[in-house]
Amino acid sequence: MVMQRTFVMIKPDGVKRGLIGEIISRFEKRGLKIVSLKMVKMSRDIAEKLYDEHKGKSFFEELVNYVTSGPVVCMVIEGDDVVQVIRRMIGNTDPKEAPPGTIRGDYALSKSENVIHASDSIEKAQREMSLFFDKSDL
Ligand SMILES: Nc1ncnc2c1ncn2[C@@H]1O[C@H](COP(=O)(O)OP(=O)(O)OP(=O)(O)O)[C@@H](O)[C@H]1O
Repeated sequence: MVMQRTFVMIKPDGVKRGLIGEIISRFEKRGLKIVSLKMVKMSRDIAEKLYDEHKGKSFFEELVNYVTSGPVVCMVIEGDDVVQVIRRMIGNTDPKEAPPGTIRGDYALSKSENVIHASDSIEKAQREMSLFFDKSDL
């Protein structure tokens, strides 16, 4: 048993398309615990920090514009081996490769607008959580 916490964000397309309840419900039904939750309109500054690793890539500007285009729903989720469990529940970045039954496999419409983000390591989870939540929320 390896209890972990991860950071998950429903992206603007997921919020606009009314998928918040469906997505949170999948995590709850899987027995994962929602530790903290909030809807925010992200600033460009935070978006650039969140996607720091993609700075300089061709899609960086498009990515920052997209994640700041409307509200997102941020959450911290706890569970056994939760970083890997949630990455598997989300599916591949490109919805063409995401298996049916995964969140992106079922709902994502394109590689850039792909409904949801989740941290891919414990270290990233810590960093991303701290961009959106105060210590006292966690
Ligand atoms: N080739 C691309 N064209 C357009 N957008 C892209 C492309 N590759 C990645 N993105 C966007 O950047 C995000 C981050 O890319 P990354 O490779 O880290 O994928 P990911 O880890 O599956 O996604 P996320 O970090 O959002 O969970 C993707 O979710 C997508 O929104």
